[in-house]
Amino acid sequence: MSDSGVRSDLLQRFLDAASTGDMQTLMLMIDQSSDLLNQRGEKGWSALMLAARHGHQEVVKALLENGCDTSAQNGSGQTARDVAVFWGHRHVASLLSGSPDVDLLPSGGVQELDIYFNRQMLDRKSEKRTDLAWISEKQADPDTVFIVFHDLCPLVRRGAQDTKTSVCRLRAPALQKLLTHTHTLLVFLGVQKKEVAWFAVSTEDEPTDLLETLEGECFFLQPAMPGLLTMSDEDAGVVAQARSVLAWHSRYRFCPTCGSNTRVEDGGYKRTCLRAGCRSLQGVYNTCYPRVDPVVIMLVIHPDGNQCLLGRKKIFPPGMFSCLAGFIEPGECVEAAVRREVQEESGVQVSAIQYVCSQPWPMPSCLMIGCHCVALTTDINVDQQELEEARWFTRQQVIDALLKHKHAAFIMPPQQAVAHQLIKHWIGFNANL
Ligand SMILES: NC(=O)C1=CN([C@@H]2O[C@H](COP(=O)(O)OP(=O)(O)OC[C@H]3O[C@@H](n4cnc5c(N)ncnc54)[C@H](OP(=O)(O)O)[C@@H]3O)[C@@H](O)[C@H]2O)C=CC1
Ligand SMILES: [Mg+2]
Ligand SMILES: [Mg+2]
Ligand SMILES: [Mg+2]
Ligand SMILES: [Zn+2]
Repeated sequence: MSDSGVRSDLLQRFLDAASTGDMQTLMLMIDQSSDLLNQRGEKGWSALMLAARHGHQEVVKALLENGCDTSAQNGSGQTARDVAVFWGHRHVASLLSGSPDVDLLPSGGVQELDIYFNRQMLDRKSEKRTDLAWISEKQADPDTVFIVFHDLCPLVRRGAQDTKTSVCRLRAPALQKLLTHTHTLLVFLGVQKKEVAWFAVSTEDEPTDLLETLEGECFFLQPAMPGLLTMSDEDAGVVAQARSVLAWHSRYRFCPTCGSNTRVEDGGYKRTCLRAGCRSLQGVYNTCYPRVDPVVIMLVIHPDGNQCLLGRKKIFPPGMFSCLAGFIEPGECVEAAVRREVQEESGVQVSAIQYVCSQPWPMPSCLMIGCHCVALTTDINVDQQELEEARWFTRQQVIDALLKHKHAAFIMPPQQAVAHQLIKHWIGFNANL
């Protein structure tokens, strides 16, 4: 064998010893040839990175004592510490950062626009909602876009790639009949570039005449789930807004305070009681406005930093597990709701809580407040009313599920759900990994 062949064979044995945690071989080899310490193998991985990958604390300690370089990066730009953090080897990560405590919670939030339903394509122009002249001018404007809902489901057509649907953008002439019908409800959604106004139109009866006049295959996206998860990101944002307001109208026809009739105002953003003297006409009265129900949704991280708690409701598709979630109750802050819901549903107690991201969830009108939190206790006691099962899953099991491996231990929630993003963010999934 040539000199270089012997050297690369030696290096491979050295790297293998670091991967498998074979201290004896490793120490012997360092004694004989200390220049092996910082040499790199395939994809730029050093012995220190490999030991960190597999969580061999003793090996990492020995390599550090012998002067291994902690700043070196592999082909994906990760240091040994990054590798240890990614694979959840907290004790190794502490050794490598020189500080005793490595935070179990990932830093930073999920990028806002990456989340389905979050994109704000329109400027809502809320100041124009009370300007009746402006609103009616826009309704008559031939450029104005109308999106039609029936039974809270948007009218869509199948997109170019058959998997996606796109919301039908209609103009006033096509909607003459619908717009003059007394049962039709209109909500001003906002304006797009160049001041093109958008309205949602809700019709109680299926508009068969209208459907016949439209080109292509147009249909109401029913049932809402999973239909509403098939739209483009831009359409999803507008539909989230429109559907939640329309759902409120469909549930709050009469004054919740006195039961009288109401009048729709503010471009569809307010219902005012018609009975003079009703309490709802005085002071701050939130029954007049569309409701938003805050829900906490959280990924609970095991105290060992390497597992997370997921649960399944009976209605989930087979094999799917997701984050625990629950409605915030009156007089409760986000943190208290996270602690209470996790305790109620799984019996696990939670300490540190960190906000990550939020998502409007228009079924019918939730605001999902996504958090990561760290468990104090690990015994699971499932509330059978709410969940069928709750389990700790290891980081490796979560990675297998994210990569949709055939033998993955569970199926991830769809990527349009904020639960998916919370799980993915914990893993620190990026293009380099
Ligand atoms: N985007 C995402 O990733 C996810 C979204 N979600 C959404 O989060 C929402 C809440 O999660 P869920 O686990 O069901 O909540 P909870 O754990 O709080 O339990 C739901 C129960 O609370 C009751 N409830 C209904 N509405 C309210 C309310 N406004 N305030 C208080 N309690 C209420 C209901 O009881 P009853 O019906 O018996 O009266 C319901 O069965 C769901 O609507 C779901 O669609 C959930 C998980 C993932
Ligand atoms: Mg609950
Ligand atoms: Mg719940
Ligand atoms: Mg609850
Ligand atoms: Zn009233």
